[in-house]
Amino acid sequence: MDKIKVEGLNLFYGSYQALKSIDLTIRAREITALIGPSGCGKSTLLKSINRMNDLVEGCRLEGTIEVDGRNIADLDVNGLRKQVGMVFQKPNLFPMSIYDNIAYGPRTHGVKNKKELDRIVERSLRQAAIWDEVKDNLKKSALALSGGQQQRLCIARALAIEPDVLLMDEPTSALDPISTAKVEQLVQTLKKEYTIVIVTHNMQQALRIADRTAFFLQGELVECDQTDVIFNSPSDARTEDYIRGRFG
Ligand SMILES: Nc1ncnc2c1ncn2[C@@H]1O[C@H](COP(=O)(O)OP(=O)(O)OP(=O)(O)O)[C@@H](O)[C@H]1O
Repeated sequence: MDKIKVEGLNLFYGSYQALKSIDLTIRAREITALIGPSGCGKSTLLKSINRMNDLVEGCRLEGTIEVDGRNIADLDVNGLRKQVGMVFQKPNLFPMSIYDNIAYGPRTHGVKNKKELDRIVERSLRQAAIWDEVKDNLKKSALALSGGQQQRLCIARALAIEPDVLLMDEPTSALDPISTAKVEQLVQTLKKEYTIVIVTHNMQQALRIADRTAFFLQGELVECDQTDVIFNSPSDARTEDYIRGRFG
């Protein structure tokens, strides 16, 4: 099933065109990786899906992005961001307790009942595979956790508002190999329930976890296909050159 449909997307930062005529369909409950050299527009596309670029002065967009068949430009932005959660490159927890970090989103969406909040916090931490590590320390500062734990806590925080799409912008680039493996394993578990779009610099990561991979170059989508097709028999010579490390 198609979850996100990008059609004829052109995006400009002032006079600079960062995305050119992008047509891309993202399927529900799959992991789609966005790959390509630095500056090719991967993060720009990711941020467009939950309208983070609304906040960027001088940013202008043509074309449409639909989530579940609805043009996101017509949606209430808070409602959109509840449906489409985001996890960033560096863990960006609030300087508060583990519990309060997870409860923050639900509270801002009006959940006040303590039992209900407890339930959401436990569920989110379990889903993010970090419950066992933090369950006895929920009142402790989230910032005292390791970088890898903080990133899984960020994922739990995103899950707490019950999105159905998760956008991840290089979520493991600041992590050590063991934490990276844990996050990758987690992402693969989450795809049973969530549609996941992940920007990665790491081609091996795309190969390990993504169902489909989209290759971008200089603001263009060169091709998008099943990950094994992109890595083993891409249809465009530029993809082949990138995958083989002929440029980066
Ligand atoms: N807020 C902004 N204002 C102006 N130009 C921007 C802005 N954000 C990004 N750009 C430019 O748009 C282009 C695409 O940037 P983007 O961050 O989407 O690329 P990327 O593929 O994610 O790169 P990286 O892998 O280095 O993060 C780059 O040339 C970048 O300099």
